[in-house]
Amino acid sequence: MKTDKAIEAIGDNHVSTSATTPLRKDAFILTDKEKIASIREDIKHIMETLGLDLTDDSLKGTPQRVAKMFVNEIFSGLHPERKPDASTFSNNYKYGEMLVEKNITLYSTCEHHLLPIVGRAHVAYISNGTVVGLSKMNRIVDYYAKRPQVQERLTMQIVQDLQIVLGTKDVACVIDAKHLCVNSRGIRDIESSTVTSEFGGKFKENAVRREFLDYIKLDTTF
Ligand SMILES: Nc1nc2c(ncn2[C@@H]2O[C@H](COP(=O)(O)OP(=O)(O)OP(=O)(O)O)[C@@H](O)[C@H]2O)c(=O)[nH]1
Ligand SMILES: [Zn+2]
Repeated sequence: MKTDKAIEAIGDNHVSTSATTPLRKDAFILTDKEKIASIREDIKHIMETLGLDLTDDSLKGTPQRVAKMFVNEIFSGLHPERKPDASTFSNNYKYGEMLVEKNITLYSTCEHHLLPIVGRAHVAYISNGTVVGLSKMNRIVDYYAKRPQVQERLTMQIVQDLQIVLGTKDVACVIDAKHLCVNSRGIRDIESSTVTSEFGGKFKENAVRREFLDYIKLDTTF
């Protein structure tokens, strides 16, 4: 994929918006294999600087494991080729009410500390003729979550993507998540979680927004 095209695609909105993940111009020059090899050396350097003996049986595979995990798993959503194919259907059954996909499991990574964000996303839309497969909403959440993120941007990216897929502004997302950078270090507040929301189109109307929030009744037991 040509670099410019790929950078455009990573915003996944075909135009760059305030919610586009900031990427370097040369973000796609290296192959995944080359990225893994390079990150492996960086992790090795960090561990050795910390004083760890990488000849130890348990530690010696860690740089390669971490590098693979970064590229293929927790940051795999940085590559537009990994974007899920969101198959749509026409709304033949003329369902005209809100559809809510709630309690979508969310694992992401805080871009300030590279620590986990763990929580739930709730996504809703009102069809204007197009319907998306249910699992595709979970997949879109997962794709954008697999990047270094701030929760605000993640919430907006999910909504903006689904607005394009569905051809309507009437899309909303609420995320309730725990940031381990807040829970496990720093202020070490294990109880607090962060709620973000983005309401597009009809979801800006009080009654519609209320209906969505009533369906999801924020459950904070994660
Ligand atoms: N707005 C926003 N802030 C976040 C998110 N994830 C982490 N943060 C915050 O980013 C901030 C970074 O602040 P800094 O002062 O640079 O970092 P720090 O010294 O490690 O701060 P403490 O976490 O307070 O110890 C912290 O307040 C984090 O809680 C997020 O998704 N959205
Ligand atoms: Zn953080």
